[in-house]
Amino acid sequence: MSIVLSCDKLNKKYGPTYALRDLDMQLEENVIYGLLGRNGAGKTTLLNIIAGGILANDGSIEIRGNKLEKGELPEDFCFVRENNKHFGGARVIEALQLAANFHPHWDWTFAHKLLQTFGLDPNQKIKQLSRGTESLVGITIGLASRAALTLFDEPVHGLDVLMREKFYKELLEDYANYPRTILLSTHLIDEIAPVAERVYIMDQGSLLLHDEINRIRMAAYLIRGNSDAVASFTEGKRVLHTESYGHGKLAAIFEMLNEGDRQQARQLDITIEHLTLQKFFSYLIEGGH
Ligand SMILES: Nc1ncnc2c1ncn2[C@@H]1O[C@H](COP(=O)(O)OP(=O)(O)OP(=O)(O)O)[C@@H](O)[C@H]1O
Repeated sequence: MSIVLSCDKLNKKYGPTYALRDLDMQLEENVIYGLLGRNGAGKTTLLNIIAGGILANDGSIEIRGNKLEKGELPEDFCFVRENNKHFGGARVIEALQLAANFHPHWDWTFAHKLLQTFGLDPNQKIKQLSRGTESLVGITIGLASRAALTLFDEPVHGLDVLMREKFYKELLEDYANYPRTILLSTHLIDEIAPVAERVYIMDQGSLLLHDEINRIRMAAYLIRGNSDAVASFTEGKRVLHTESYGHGKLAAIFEMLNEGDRQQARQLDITIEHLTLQKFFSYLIEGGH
């Protein structure tokens, strides 16, 4: 697998606050990634730095092994921002025409199909659109560009459930026919799970975890039992969270369990349940760095 984008030790400070701290990220060719983090985690800052909108204080970015110089934009790249204010007074169709000029793999047939699917009026002015409908313009551009590297910043922000589902469906169908590298930033891990293959989870500007969604599902557990038994079972394992109740204790762990572990759990009268991704995400972030 070849690496499309590589960020090495990116730092960005606003006054004394680090928006990004020694952040490393590598995106492989033809993979859909989720970039997860709470509000203020640094997701937009990271995407803006990759897109050349702001400069990092330190660190470097490589596109297919070539260092991205200051002010240089990655080739065959599309960045869908959180809002489309930069389109000023343009109509939907004008924004699409502008985008089509920049993207060598732009597909007008697909773009028109998306306008229909999302119920967008091509002649409407973008600044007159509701928050959600405005997001759909960005989504249409991001999908129809078919760029080799596409970054979506909070694409479903402001969208109702129906439109979110339509977006994910269009994305997956098109990706199946035209594989490319796509990164979606969000704080909704459960929602991104059916779409993304891998996730980067960040908090306070730093990376907490990078893993495959399926591996997280397989390794995120809630352990329940007698306090001593839970303490003995979790020894040497990655514990994200613990809670006591009466004589009992529960622990959220992130660990692949083997048959030996399950046998030990039976002997200690411990129950093991899978943790939801949202709970895993919360415990991981609460547990901090
Ligand atoms: N222009 C700026 N000036 C000062 N501080 C900023 C600026 N932009 C971002 N920050 C700070 O940097 C940190 C990261 O912000 P960023 O917008 O990148 O987070 P985010 O993960 O995208 O959040 P959200 O999910 O709320 O959009 C925050 O603490 C934010 O207050």
